[in-house]
Amino acid sequence: MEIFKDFHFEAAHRLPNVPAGHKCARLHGHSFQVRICVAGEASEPAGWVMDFGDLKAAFKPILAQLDHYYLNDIEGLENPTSENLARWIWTRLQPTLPGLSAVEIRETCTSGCIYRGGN
Ligand SMILES: Nc1nc2c(c(=O)[nH]1)N=C([C@H](O)[C@H](O)COP(=O)(O)OP(=O)(O)OP(=O)(O)O)CN2
Ligand SMILES: [Zn+2]
Repeated sequence: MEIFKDFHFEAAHRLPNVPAGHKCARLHGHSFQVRICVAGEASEPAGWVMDFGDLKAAFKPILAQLDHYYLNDIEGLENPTSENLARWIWTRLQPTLPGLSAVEIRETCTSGCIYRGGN
């Protein structure tokens, strides 16, 4: 079974490696949506994979590094695409959340990324 919890944060970014004239080379901001998914058994007596509260607590310090920051200034996010952001979160969250199964990023209402580890 897989559970998830949704978060959001506000941040600014620009994409330094896009072709000349690309709109995303300009400084702009998003209300980023993040979904953290955890897979496991919903075993008794708890009847859950893990407490949503514990999932929230695990992600809280990582979220605090992103909210209301300029992402390009953060070490490892110099090129803050959705893909790189999802991988960055996974790398920092996985050690404290071993059942982590996916990190989903929505940069806009229509654009995003799902990372399940690996490539
Ligand atoms: N594969 C990726 N492509 C793009 C990324 C990205 O992170 N990964 N990022 C951007 C920009 O940051 C941009 O802010 C979001 O792009 P886009 O979906 O084109 O934004 P719009 O709101 O303008 O989309 P419309 O649906 O066309 O209105 C670009 N590409
Ligand atoms: Zn953007």
